[in-house]
Amino acid sequence: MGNLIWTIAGSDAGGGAGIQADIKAAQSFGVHACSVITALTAQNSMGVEEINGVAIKVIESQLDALEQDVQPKVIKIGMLANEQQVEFIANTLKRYKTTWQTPPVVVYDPVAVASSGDSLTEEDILPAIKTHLLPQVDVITPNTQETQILTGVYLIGPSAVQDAAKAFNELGVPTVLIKGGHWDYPKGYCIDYGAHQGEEYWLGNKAINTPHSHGTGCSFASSVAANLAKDYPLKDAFILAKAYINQGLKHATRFGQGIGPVAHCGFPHDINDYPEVIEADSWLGQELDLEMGSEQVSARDFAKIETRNLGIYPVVDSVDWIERCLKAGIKTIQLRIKDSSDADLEEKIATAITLGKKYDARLFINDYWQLAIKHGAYGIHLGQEDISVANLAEIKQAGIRLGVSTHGFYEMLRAHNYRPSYLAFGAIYPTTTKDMTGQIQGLEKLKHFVPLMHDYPVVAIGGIDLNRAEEVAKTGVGSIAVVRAITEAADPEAAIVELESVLK
Ligand SMILES: Cc1ncc(COP(=O)(O)OP(=O)(O)O)c(N)n1
Ligand SMILES: Cc1nc(C(=O)O)sc1CCOP(=O)(O)O
Ligand SMILES: [Mg+2]
Repeated sequence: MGNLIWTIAGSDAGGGAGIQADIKAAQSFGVHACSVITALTAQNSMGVEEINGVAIKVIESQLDALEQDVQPKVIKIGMLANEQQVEFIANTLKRYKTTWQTPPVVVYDPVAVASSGDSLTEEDILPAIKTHLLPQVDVITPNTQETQILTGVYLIGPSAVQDAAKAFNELGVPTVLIKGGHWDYPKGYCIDYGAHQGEEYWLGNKAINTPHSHGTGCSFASSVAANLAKDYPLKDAFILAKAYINQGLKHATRFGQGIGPVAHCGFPHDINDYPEVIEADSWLGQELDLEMGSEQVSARDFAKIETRNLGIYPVVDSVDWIERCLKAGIKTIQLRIKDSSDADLEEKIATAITLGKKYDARLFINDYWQLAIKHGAYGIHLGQEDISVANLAEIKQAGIRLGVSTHGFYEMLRAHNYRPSYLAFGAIYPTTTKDMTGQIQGLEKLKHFVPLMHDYPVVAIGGIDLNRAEEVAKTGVGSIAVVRAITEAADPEAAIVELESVLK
């Protein structure tokens, strides 16, 4: 079931953490949270005064009531008060995973210590967590202290963080998001680390200086859970959770005499709240000693395009189509030849570039950046994999514009590192032109993307036709790239006129 999670966690009387934070964070991302309460904590902004663990049969009745009605895609686990609860929840999760038609994804925030420093468990439950619970967990979101307690790995540097993630894998957790809020490495920065399906993600930003951080752990994990429930990929859920916490810390205020709660301010719309995706060639990447791809020659700040509105942007595979579209008045166009064995490839690229100049149009060459430079193209379009291997410095030096494909928030921030000339975002809808399985963004993401990336010309691509062009244009995007809407139209010239009229 989409847009719904369960949170199994403790109640915080102070309203800043636990169930209360979970519900607010999920709500901020438009996700409904059902709550199963494991403990009633008597706490306020100064500390935890009492923990009252809920009886197993009471937890069970809450779970039963929910199970009969709504089975979520994602279950977030927070505070568990005692060993009995850990074992019961672990067994229950095991049953869900083996009997539900769609096994739930379990996100676990190993709450052991409140931000006040007080313990949140009635006894030592670590052995039970390791033996019973972790093998049922899909995503764990520990802070540095929790990481050290659970794995025994002391986080003295980036490679120790990677070792700790591997230790979690060995304990049965496939995906690990380690929050570096208390790490202070490099000094004054907050670095988070993610390991998921063989990929690694390092996110970083300057530490936000506020004492009011109560509930950040719960809110982070619930943000991850909520965005996973929306079918966002893990790396995008990670980005959004981090941006959400940064936004919340910037707006956090005191509500008592001690540590105030992180604020809950809805979807993070300010790009300044987003972390940097740390790449090996950046300052933070070097501080963390990240390994650089051997072929990558990096550069940033590519030649600007004179307008943010590139208009209807046909992506076509032949010189004939280039000429036909240019004759019909198209001003931005791409040659995308996917047959690399094409004997006439260079000639086609050269002819397309000449045509672009003749019609005073912005002609981009897809993939073949060396040939594009050689023949003086207006621009080059590269995918995320290409920017890891292309010689970006050469493209920049040639003064050629660079467009970059992005599919989601992580790739958006990765492309943003290079300050390209435009950003493409897709696939907005399913398409038959290219296999985009698992990469369909939908309109909601585009609506967030356009204002976040307002400094760039933004191009929407994927499955867009005349019927859908209007709702796409309403997001404020300045350009719509299409293949079939033109190449498979009964009357391509008429299709161009109609599509152009939607964007105007
Ligand atoms: C405008 C625009 N956006 C995205 C793409 C896709 O580029 P890429 O990721 O390099 O994939 P291929 O097109 O090479 O399959 C594009 N071509 N144009
Ligand atoms: C080539 C391409 N790139 C995409 C991306 O999202 O990166 S979607 C896509 C195919 C666009 O074709 P159509 O307009 O026929 O759906
Ligand atoms: Mg490409």
